[in-house]
Amino acid sequence: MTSKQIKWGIAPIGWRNDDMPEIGAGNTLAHLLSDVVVAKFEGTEVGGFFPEASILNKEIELRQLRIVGQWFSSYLIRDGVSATAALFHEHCAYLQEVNAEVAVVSEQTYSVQNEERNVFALNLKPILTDEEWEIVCQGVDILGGIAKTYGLKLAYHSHMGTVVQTKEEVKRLMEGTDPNLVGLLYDTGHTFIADGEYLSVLDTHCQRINHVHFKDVRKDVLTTCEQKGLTFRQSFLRGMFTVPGDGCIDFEPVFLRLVEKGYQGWIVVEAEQDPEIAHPLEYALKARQYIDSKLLKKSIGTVDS
Ligand SMILES: O=C1C[C@@H](O)[C@H](O)[C@@H](O)C1=O
Ligand SMILES: [Co+2]
Repeated sequence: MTSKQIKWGIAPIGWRNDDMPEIGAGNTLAHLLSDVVVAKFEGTEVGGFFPEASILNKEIELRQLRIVGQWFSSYLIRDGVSATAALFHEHCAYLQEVNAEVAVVSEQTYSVQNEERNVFALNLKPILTDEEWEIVCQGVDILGGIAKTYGLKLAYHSHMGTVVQTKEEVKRLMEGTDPNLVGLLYDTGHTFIADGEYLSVLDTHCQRINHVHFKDVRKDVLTTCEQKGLTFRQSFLRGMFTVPGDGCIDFEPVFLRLVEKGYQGWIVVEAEQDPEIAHPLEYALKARQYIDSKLLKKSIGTVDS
């Protein structure tokens, strides 16, 4: 058992947010990447504001960083498999050029993630029919096959406000897809908010987890957002999410389980907050401090043997 197979990254979402490009718009690529270095992370994911591959490669090589992967919104139900696959080829070609490892996929048909809708009401969340489940599972398998041809692994991201959100929906997607083509992106924040079952989801699907997002949740803010029936955007702007160690999720058992199960890959800190309120570098350093003192230090001797 060792934690040495794990690489640590931090996502641009604390600096600039693709769901709300207007916030943090003044934060440049150079600023973000240099902050990533200062906070001693090894890599980052691609944000919507990132430049063409040759320019990005120059910037990351100068700082000896790695590009981990990038989010892809699939619309398999709305647009069909062929149209989605064509866009996904372009997505993967870019990721291959920047030497990334992971293509993150999330089905966004019917998603209320970016809409003016209560994201917490389970009775209002989008639900797929049996026929639609077939389309999504088969489509994600096809995308997984495409990712493979570019040397990438596909990691499916369950997400609040989407058709794959709850523990049961994650299970159905995992059971309906090919383990050789499709893995699970385990995002602690989304898994916690979906139904609190973040440890059982980890235990059930540990063999399928091929990418991890460490996102913490401020319980008091979450409770207010739930009570007020806020949208996803309103909730993260209020500070529902934060970096690991700053909220209510217990990352020690999460990390220990990942190491014990032999997880190899990236853990990316991903905390969307308003950068005007939560200084991105300050929070990146906070995350680093927590990882070093609570996760890595404690795991030495327990798992690194
Ligand atoms: O991985 C993610 C990417 C974002 O675009 C998304 O909204 C966020 O919540 C997330 O977990
Ligand atoms: Co995530």
